[in-house]
Amino acid sequence: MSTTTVQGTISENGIVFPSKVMLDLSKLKKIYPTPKGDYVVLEDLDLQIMKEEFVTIIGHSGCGKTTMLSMIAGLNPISGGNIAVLGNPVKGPGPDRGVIFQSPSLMPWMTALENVLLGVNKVFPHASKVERKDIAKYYLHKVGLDGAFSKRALELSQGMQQRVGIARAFAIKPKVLLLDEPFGMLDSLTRGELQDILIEIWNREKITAVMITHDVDEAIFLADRVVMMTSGPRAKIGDILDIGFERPRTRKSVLEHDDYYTYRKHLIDFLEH
Ligand SMILES: Nc1ncnc2c1ncn2[C@@H]1O[C@H](COP(=O)(O)OP(=O)(O)OP(=O)(O)O)[C@@H](O)[C@H]1O
Repeated sequence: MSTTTVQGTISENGIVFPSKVMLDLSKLKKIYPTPKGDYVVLEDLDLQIMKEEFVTIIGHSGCGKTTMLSMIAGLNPISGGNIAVLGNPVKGPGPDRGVIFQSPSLMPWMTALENVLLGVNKVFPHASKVERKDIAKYYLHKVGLDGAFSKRALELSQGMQQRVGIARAFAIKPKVLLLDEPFGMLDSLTRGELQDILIEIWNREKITAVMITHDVDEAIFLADRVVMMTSGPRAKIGDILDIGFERPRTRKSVLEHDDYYTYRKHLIDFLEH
């Protein structure tokens, strides 16, 4: 017999095994005050996300996905319940959580390298200047921006800016990566390219990732589990689908897998009811 704690599992003989839970949302609640009275967006939302897990979140527009993600990021106060990273309650933003938004909001007059360095300098103040530059350059290389280190953000296309956004988030080496529809504004070709880049870096680093998407195929391709949120008000987790495809995966292997259309149908059925 064993009992579980937030930080770990205590076995019968008292040995504590490290918990596999990275992110723990319990009885989460969010109320927005409005001129017409309180609007309860989320209520009793429970979700545990494991270390090295990639979870995608889908749900109807306005159900509260961004609200949930922004609370995990510490950018939006919690009205009730708890959010913990490795057992530590979230009290505000922190370097343990990296965020990639739909629009990467870079400093337009700074170069790609300077934009990535902004975060790196903050998170690794004791590393040498050369080391910090190496980290920033490594991730810019990983997102395919070797030739654009010294290009100013305003000179970059939207897809290239989002590549910088991805490099910036990974470069601070967070424990959890939070992605809010990062490819929502991109054309489908660029979207596919960036999905491949994201998953390639993720395969190597296995940072726990939580990503909101409206795209069912993207949700399946990237995730270990797809979490479905009910429609608001008082949204919560409606259903969770385990994606059994082996990693690393290719788009082709996913599309050709017998289970692909079963997964797809499950998600579409949920969204249509
Ligand atoms: N600051 C705010 N004050 C009042 N209501 C808000 C506020 N922010 C969001 N809302 C409302 O809360 C609900 C959830 O918004 P949220 O952006 O979290 O949904 P979402 O699921 O991310 O939507 P989408 O898929 O369209 O991005 C919506 O009805 C929205 O209008």
